[in-house]
Amino acid sequence: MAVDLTVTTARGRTKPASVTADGSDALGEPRPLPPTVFDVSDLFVTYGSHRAVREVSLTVHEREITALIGPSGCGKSTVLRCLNRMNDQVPGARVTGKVAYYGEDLYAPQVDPIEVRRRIGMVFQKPNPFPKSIYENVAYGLRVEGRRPKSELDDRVEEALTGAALWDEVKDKLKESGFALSGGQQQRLCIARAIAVRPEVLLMDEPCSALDPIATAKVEDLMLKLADEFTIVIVTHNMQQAARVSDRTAFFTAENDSEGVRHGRLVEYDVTDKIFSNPADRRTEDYISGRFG
Ligand SMILES: Nc1ncnc2c1ncn2[C@@H]1O[C@H](COP(=O)(O)OP(=O)(O)OP(=O)(O)O)[C@@H](O)[C@H]1O
Repeated sequence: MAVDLTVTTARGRTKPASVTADGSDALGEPRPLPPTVFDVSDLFVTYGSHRAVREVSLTVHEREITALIGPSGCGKSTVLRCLNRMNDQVPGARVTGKVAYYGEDLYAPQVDPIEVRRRIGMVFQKPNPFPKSIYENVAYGLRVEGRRPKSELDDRVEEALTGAALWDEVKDKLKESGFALSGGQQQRLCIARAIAVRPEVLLMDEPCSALDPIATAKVEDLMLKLADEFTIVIVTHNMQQAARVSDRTAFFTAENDSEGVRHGRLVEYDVTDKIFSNPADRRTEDYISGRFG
């Protein structure tokens, strides 16, 4: 008899029962992991002579939300930027180790970083609409891809704004400036802009840190919805947010090495329920219980 293993999780998202704390499914059977999207191994990042983060190894799985948490300066954003080669654009940044994307080396010489960033989109901390209309903000990446009939462009803009849970609020003012929207709406506009080109992955660097609690709740709901379609990796300072939305959580910290040089490193990576209920490392426990950081 076929058994439906789809459950609604504590985070309210309907998905395969992949991420219970012990890795079992709804019936307590071990289950296969969703496909691996990123396989990061032994990642080191330096900025000039500054070692930002070292020895990071983790895997990100398809259509899951993976949260990167930890105190300021431990390298969360640095690691996030390695996942779509944004660090290529940071002067002095040097990345070593391996980042495989669906098994392919993301840093191989033949890989086009522009194509990487099309497939792996990024949403930033501060909403950053372009000084253009709402419509043109969303259409921007589509226009860069090449000419399309107006009707197709209209459809794709509507699809992206609907996907970003913003269509109903803006459908009658698409020609108005993106700056005329509230902060939370601007962030959803930036999410619409990112998803308009139909990426496979969304990287989000503290996407709610500039938003009030109501706008934050809307963006969190949106993330849960988007995770039905996209793989999401989010950097957040907000531990409740990581606990609410993510399937897996990576805890980073910054500490001195044997030479007294401070750098970030990954302490623990596991399913979110486990990180927040029964972490393996004392440093994780101290951080999530608020004793440190
Ligand atoms: N462009 C840069 N040039 C030089 N050093 C940098 C650069 N970006 C980050 N760093 C350094 O790398 C280390 C990690 O920074 P990163 O921003 O990745 O940490 P983070 O955990 O995301 O911090 P926060 O939570 O404060 O955003 C820090 O010591 C930081 O000062």
